[in-house]
Amino acid sequence: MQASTPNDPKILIALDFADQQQAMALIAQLDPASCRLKVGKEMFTLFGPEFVRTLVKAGFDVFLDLKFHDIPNTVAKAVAAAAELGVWMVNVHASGGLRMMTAAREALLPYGEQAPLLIAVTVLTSMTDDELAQVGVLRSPAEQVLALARLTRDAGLDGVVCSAQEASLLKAELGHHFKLITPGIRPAGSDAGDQRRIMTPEQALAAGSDYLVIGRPITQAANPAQALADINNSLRQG
Ligand SMILES: O=c1ccn([C@@H]2O[C@H](COP(=O)(O)O)[C@@H](O)[C@H]2O)c(=O)[nH]1
Repeated sequence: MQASTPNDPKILIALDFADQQQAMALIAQLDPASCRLKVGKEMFTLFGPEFVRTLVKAGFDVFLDLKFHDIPNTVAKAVAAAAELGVWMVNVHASGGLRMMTAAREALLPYGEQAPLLIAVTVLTSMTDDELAQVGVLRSPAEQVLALARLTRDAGLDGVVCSAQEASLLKAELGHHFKLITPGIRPAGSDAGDQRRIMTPEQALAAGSDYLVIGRPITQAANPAQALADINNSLRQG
């Protein structure tokens, strides 16, 4: 799967904007050496693949966070379409199962070294024990994350999306090379919003997160470029 850029920025900024010009104004202040960008359902639905191509052309590593969850054939075709866009990372839902994830991985084989990293979402960082129970999952979030991460590893994917609260458990159980991408990152004192299983950037890195997904604490800051620089500095010091 695709190699990381040499300096390997840890922060993936979640671009969740309804206005493309606002997103572009932020991106104009960013350096691809200090962050990567995440495009999710809102911006992809509004602005489509052309927006992703623009970011790739501007030199950014792009995580296309569309969380595919469908029958194996459909998901395989969707991840191949993502590879055609030149993205750095793409994801599926682990709860789609082993056969679906295997089909997704096999669809990327023709891309060789150029293939995006392929990861799977375990349990959304907004979810609590009670909410898992409401959808029929009686395990704790950590138990469910571990079970889905094992399934993801068995399908040969590169890693998972989980909360940083589960990072040390997953690193111990699945090893150093299995990548952990953790949203639900909140610098000390910032608003959790709809997130529930949260950690600070410094705690998350120390717990074993490979990449930190950070949206609103950067994008809604008075000075987003400074907010990014502050977090990068505190991670370097840690
Ligand atoms: O479990 C998950 C999976 C994906 N996300 C996405 O990450 C960002 C987080 O944004 P914040 O503003 O920092 O809360 C957002 O795009 C989610 O769709 C997640 O939060 N949790």
